[in-house]
Amino acid sequence: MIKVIIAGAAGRMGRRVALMVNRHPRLEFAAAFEAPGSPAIGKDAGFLSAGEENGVIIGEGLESVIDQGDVIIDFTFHKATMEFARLAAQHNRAMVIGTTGLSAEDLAELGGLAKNFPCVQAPNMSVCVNVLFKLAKKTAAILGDDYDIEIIEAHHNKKKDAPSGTALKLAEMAAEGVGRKLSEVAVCERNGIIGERRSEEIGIQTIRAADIVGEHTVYFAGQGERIELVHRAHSRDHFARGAATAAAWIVDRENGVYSMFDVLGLDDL
Ligand SMILES: NC(=O)C1=CN([C@@H]2O[C@H](COP(=O)(O)OP(=O)(O)OC[C@H]3O[C@@H](n4cnc5c(N)ncnc54)[C@H](OP(=O)(O)O)[C@@H]3O)[C@@H](O)[C@H]2O)C=CC1
Ligand SMILES: O=C(O)C1=N[C@H](C(=O)O)C[C@H](O)C1
Repeated sequence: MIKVIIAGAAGRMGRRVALMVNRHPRLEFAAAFEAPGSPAIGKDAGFLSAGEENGVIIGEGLESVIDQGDVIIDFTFHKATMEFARLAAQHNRAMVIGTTGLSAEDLAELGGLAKNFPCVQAPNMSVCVNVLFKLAKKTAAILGDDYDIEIIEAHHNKKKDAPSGTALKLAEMAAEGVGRKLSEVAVCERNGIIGERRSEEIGIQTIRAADIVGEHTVYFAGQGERIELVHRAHSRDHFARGAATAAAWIVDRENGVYSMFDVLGLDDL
């Protein structure tokens, strides 16, 4: 069995990941941890996630549990994720990184660290969203420059980063489809007398409200008609299931950073 360490085990995603790891035939939920000082430390992770104790007691920081597992599943916060990646590189542990909000510098550092450990990093672990990424690129490529591309994302009011990692990836895929560089055309805020929309812009708008799990819409708007590609998450379980699949997949890989396209075999589409 592959032994899994869950980072941020008391969080919204950490609790669902615990359930999906338990249901996976090749994975064993071996250890869990939260940040030093967290009130969750010392609690039973099984009780937190499913109301039933499983004997996995939440540890204080990754170093306290890193010897207990083969792969770390991380849905926490970008700064913490980078600390875990440095430790994973030192201890040669595999990682699955679902945390969003990683900067370009973080991703560059991760690329270097991953010479010493294998890692899946993806802003969205859902099968449907990964198919949507491909559809966004293909639709953009087919429709070309005459269609305005706009993305709207909606999430719960506890989310810390904006726009969502998924919205940014959708924008990147659409930009690739029409041969633009996202950093040159992304517009994440509009306010005031901003003038007419430049045709090459890719707009990304953010909604934060109550308990919305996650919704993404990509508009391709032409004169008199439009296509909308929409994904709505009904629960967090499909993200967590994807993370468990990625954990079972990554342990046998060469060192390096992989995506969910690699895990799901979507790379050639
Ligand atoms: N790739 C994907 O498919 C998905 C990605 N996400 C991303 O996952 C991340 C987490 O989301 P969510 O579960 O909603 O957030 P939560 O805040 O509910 O959970 C994060 C958990 O990590 C803990 N944490 C923070 N810092 C550390 C640390 N240094 N060491 C250990 N634990 C730490 C938090 O503790 P505390 O509360 O004390 O800070 C919290 O328990 C976000 O970046 C989100 O965008 C979410 C869903 C799907
Ligand atoms: O914070 C969340 O909840 C989610 N974050 C991810 C993102 O930023 O794209 C994925 C999902 O939409 C839920």
